[in-house]
Amino acid sequence: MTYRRLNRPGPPYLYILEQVKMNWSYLGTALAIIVLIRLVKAYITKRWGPVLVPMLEKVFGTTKWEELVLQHVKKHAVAGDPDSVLQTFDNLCTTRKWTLKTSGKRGEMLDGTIRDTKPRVCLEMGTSYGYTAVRIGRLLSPGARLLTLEPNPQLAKVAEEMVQLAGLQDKVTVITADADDVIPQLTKKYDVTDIDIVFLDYWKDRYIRDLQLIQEHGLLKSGFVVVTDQIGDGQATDHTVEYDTGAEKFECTLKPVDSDDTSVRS
Ligand SMILES: C[S@@+](CC[C@H](N)C(=O)[O-])C[C@H]1O[C@@H](n2cnc3c(N)ncnc32)[C@H](O)[C@@H]1O
Repeated sequence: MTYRRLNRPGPPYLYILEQVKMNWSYLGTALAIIVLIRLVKAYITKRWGPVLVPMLEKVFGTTKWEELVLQHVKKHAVAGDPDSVLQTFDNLCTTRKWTLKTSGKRGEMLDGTIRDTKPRVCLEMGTSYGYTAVRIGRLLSPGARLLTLEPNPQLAKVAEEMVQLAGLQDKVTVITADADDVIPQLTKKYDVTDIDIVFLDYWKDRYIRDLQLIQEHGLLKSGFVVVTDQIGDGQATDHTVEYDTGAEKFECTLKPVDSDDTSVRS
């Protein structure tokens, strides 16, 4: 900050007034910059966070953000209590203003599907930090299991620790690989013959082709459930459609959750 000597005669308080005026302009600029940075950061986090974080990890190895998330959850959640792990994660997202698409109403819809379907085997594509893996795992009956796929090794490691923290390691297996590599191995390597629920939560352009791949390996039987988002026409009513996989046609009941969420039961 610079102080300018006034080139006019006058009592000392004029000098003080001039300094205060300059302070206000600096303060105003600083506040405007802070507000602008916060707005841009909030926008980028909300709109591009899920895309940018994996990209940054690819370029820089790791952003360490996932480590911070894990440390936070480990510090605040009760070990062995999946609900406490989920609640801690939810609270963190709220304070960081990070939208977690699979919490709230959508999370309840996922819970409802698990409770209604009582699956023996679930397959999740897109584990990320393991929030939904814990969410699904905590509702599985004894002997039931979830296989969850995450190609990003840093995220898969965090998810594995989240699952352990929740005490669900006997029910949830985090597989560090791409769906392409794992689906053909499901029977041989993971002893999967039927999948009751497929939860698609990764890149949307892969949904149909990976579903087809699962089907080609004979893992989808009548009555399987697909949980995913942003596939419907936004109509908030149950309706039946034909889903043509190319190899086979399924009659599906769509159960929309809100304007852009839909689960499919075939
Ligand atoms: C939206 S996040 C999953 C969020 C998670 N289901 C939850 O709500 O807790 C999508 C994840 O899919 C992973 N992913 C990307 N391509 C994949 C693939 N081919 N197979 C499996 N997972 C993939 C990404 O690394 C990312 O962590």
